[in-house]
Amino acid sequence: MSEKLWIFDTTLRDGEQVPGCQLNTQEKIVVAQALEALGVDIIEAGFPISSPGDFLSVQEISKAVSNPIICALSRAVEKDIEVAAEALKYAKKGRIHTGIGVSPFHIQFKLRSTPEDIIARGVAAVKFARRFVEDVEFYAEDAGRSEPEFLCRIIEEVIKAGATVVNIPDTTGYCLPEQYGAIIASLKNNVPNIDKAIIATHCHNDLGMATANTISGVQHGARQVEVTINGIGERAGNTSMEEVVMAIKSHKSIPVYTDIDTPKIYKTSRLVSKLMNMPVQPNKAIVGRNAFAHSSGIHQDGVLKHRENYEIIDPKEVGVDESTIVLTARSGRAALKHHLDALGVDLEGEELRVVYEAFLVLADSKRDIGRKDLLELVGKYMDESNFIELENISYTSNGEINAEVSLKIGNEKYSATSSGVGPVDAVLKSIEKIVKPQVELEEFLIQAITHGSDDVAKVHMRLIKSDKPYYGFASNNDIVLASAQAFVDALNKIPVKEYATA
Ligand SMILES: CC(=O)SCCNC(=O)CCNC(=O)[C@H](O)C(C)(C)COP(=O)(O)OP(=O)(O)OC[C@H]1O[C@@H](n2cnc3c(N)ncnc32)[C@H](O)[C@@H]1OP(=O)(O)O
Ligand SMILES: CC(C)C(=O)C(=O)O
Ligand SMILES: [Mg+2]
Repeated sequence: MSEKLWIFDTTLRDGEQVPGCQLNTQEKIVVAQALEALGVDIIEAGFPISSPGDFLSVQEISKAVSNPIICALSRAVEKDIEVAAEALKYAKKGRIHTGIGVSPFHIQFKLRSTPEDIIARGVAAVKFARRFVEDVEFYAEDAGRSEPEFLCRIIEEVIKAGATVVNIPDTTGYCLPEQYGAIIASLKNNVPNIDKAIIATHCHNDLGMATANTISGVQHGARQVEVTINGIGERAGNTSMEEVVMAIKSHKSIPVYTDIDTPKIYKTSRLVSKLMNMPVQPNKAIVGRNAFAHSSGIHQDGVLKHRENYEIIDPKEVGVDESTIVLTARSGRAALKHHLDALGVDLEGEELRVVYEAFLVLADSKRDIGRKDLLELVGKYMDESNFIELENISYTSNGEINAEVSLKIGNEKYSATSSGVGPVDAVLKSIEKIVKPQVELEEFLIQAITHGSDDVAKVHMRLIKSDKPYYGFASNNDIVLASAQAFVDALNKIPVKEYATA
């Protein structure tokens, strides 16, 4: 029978430890509420002793969120635990997460202590935490590199002391899946009171094995997984929630279920990415921009014949509208025909072959083939009365940043000025003043392609209009110009009738 797997999200604690990802209290509340809506069971909201700001965040999240358990981290130090308990005062269900390093490295070189002292400190910390809350989780830091017998001993003792959850972190991301699974199995088999606590996994991704290790842990008896959205976290990151949840959903042989509302995954991923200024890599499993994009002919043909030929997950299951067929010089006729059909152009046989050959020549010289290109290839011309061309941009920065943009729409010329928090913001606002597209800019990624100050910037944008995504791409040495071009590129992909409904 399938058992419940508890989803413990540590985006706001381990995830937030990443340089540049720090959030203010209001932003943390927004993320916590999104995690609650997603169906997360436990939210690790912060490490209250670490700063007044983190204390306040744990306190405010405790007030703002009601369903999930709110967890606060501490060291095996009384003051840390007291402050964690104080921060959790308003939580409907509060948990203190305390613990200590258990590997020979940590015991000898970090804590400069002895194994016996570490057990005593772990036990004392759990007992002390139990004075404040019923729910106490113990972490055996660096358990992945610990000695199995010592790990079993300390886990047995902290459960006796009142730990309700025992967390077995692979803190340094060292383990192989078999090794990590064996650690969990050894606890199940050798710790006499193990049934009195839930075993948790907490895996890091230093060797790219965090998800595999977590799944192995679950297969060997762990019933809580500690994860982050988009896999963010110290160094190479933590186990990514979306990967574990979808692996479990995809493999019925793993005897657990989660309460995650999977169609909310994509939106939550983008919210975290945006607030934490942490782009999602395009090829990231489940939530990367290319996770459901097919760009080579054989795959495109396969997907168009039957989606499951090349997709193990229906994109809608994770909140992605649909898979995309991207036209490139590696595309075949099936993909080209698919795009032409969408434009109302029905070509078969010889006619399709001739257009395909012309398409390949164009695709070899151009990265992104748009509607206008396709119509030109088949000798039709788009109604250009609504086609937007970027004529000129300029901006000044004298304390305040102001931009001026000139556009040509059909045969008419327009210009507008706007101020903004930066030149890109000011330029996009000027374009919006003219076009009034009423779109949501959901994703905006600028990447440097080479190195140095003469870099080419590559801009990718995802706009949402009437619940549908429209993508814009551009590359240029000038970041501001590339951003404006990508915005206009995406706007040109929105059908005119969508503007009419605005
Ligand atoms: C694996 C993890 O992700 S653990 C969580 C990591 N997150 C953070 O560290 C963010 C929050 N941390 C902080 O704000 C600070 O490090 C604080 C407030 C916790 C401590 O600050 P400081 O008192 O200045 O200590 P500092 O950071 O320099 O060193 C850590 C101390 O804690 C000790 N320590 C580390 N882990 C533990 C533990 N689990 N239990 C008890 N003591 C511990 C170290 O041995 C060291 O003590 P020492 O100075 O006596 O050698
Ligand atoms: C504090 C613990 C749970 C941790 O983050 C780790 O060991 O990686
Ligand atoms: Mg960690």
